[in-house]
Amino acid sequence: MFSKRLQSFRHAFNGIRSFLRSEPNGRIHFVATIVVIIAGVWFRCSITEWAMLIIVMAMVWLTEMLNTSIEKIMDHITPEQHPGVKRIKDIAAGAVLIAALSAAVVGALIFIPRII
Ligand SMILES: Nc1ncnc2c1ncn2[C@@H]1O[C@H](COP(=O)(O)OP(=O)(O)OP(=O)(O)O)[C@@H](O)[C@H]1O
Repeated sequence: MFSKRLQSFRHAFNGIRSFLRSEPNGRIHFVATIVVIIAGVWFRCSITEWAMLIIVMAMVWLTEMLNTSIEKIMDHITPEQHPGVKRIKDIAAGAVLIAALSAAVVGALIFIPRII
């Protein structure tokens, strides 16, 4: 039972490692996350601000990883061009955009007043 759980964690960590290694967006998110953490420490963000930053950063990671999974599924089952595939991929990309815009707004609300 416990070794089965451990195995599931191993699969999940392998998934994160694979995302970071093979997806350019993964590396961009990694660098952006490090920059936000440094800025948060530098500007002494409050607990509430940290909570908001963590939530929006997690939203970006989650949507990007799920978007990548959806792209891989679609490429696997339908390698040729198809309007249905276009719609599915565009909707998944839209989810990433919503998360990224939310993160940009929260980051601006927290950091811009401190910078100016
Ligand atoms: N099989 C397909 N049929 C029709 N349109 C497609 C197909 N594959 C991709 N597209 C179109 O190209 C866009 C980009 O898809 P692609 O799979 O290349 O993602 P990507 O460029 O790797 O995106 P990301 O930057 O999010 O990783 C899709 O949003 C869709 O509009």
